[in-house]
Amino acid sequence: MNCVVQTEKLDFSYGERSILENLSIQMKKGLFYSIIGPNGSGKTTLLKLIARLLPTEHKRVFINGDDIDKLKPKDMAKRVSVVPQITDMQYEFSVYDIVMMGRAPYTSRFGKANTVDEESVVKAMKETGVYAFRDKKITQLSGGELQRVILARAIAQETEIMLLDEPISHLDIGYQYEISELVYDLCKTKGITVINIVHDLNIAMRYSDQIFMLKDGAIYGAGKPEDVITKTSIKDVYAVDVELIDHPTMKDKKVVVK
Ligand SMILES: Nc1ncnc2c1ncn2[C@@H]1O[C@H](COP(=O)(O)OP(=O)(O)OP(=O)(O)O)[C@@H](O)[C@H]1O
Repeated sequence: MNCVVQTEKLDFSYGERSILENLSIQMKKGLFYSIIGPNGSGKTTLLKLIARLLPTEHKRVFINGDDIDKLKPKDMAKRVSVVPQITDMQYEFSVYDIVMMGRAPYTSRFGKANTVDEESVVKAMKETGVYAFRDKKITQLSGGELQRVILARAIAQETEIMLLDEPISHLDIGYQYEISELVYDLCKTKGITVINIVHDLNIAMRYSDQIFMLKDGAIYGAGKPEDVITKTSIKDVYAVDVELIDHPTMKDKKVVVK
């Protein structure tokens, strides 16, 4: 099958507590996938399993048909970049150093960055609007600035798959749309497969080719945004009454809480 990312009857437990059960999903090249679902429904756990940040059994997660358990760390890093949820980063690295870390899979262990690496880093910093503070320490950045730096690092990594865990949660409304637009554009112009966890349903509606809606560690719905985000699904999954309203000039519907 022509899948870039595939999970096959994926289970995961934290100790005795089952988080994901029997999850089989398939994702195709160059599409933008959003993962939505309430707090605690297993979105981050799923993303971490695909990124190999949590252990799986053999033959549960595949990238281009290869069992990720069998891939060397560098191979994995050339294929998959991750924009994790922002946690405190207390390291005294500069913005430039952090973005350059995205080039690690392409340099030898003690190797120096070459011109290609430097160009890639500068381009990623400019795309995400962090070039102006490239020499600042990351401990001196706001949450939103740091979030864009981490995105720049993933862009500089130049992978075919990008996994993002709420990349816009700390951003102001301007950057929320700008960064969503940028990631969507990377997906469309470079054929990158994007898997993006997002809470804002209107953003998910606008910037997704396909959506997976999780409820209690299982897929509640999968498909096109307008087929997955409905009054009924939002009520069932989030226990919230919403209306889906046609916008006078935009083609995607808007979710409004009643
Ligand atoms: N390290 C851990 N140890 C034990 N339980 C965990 C751990 N990490 C997450 N969990 C639990 O697993 C469940 C799923 O968590 P996960 O982070 O995957 O959910 P999520 O859908 O991403 O939630 P949110 O929207 O709040 O980020 C939650 O109930 C959470 O408390």
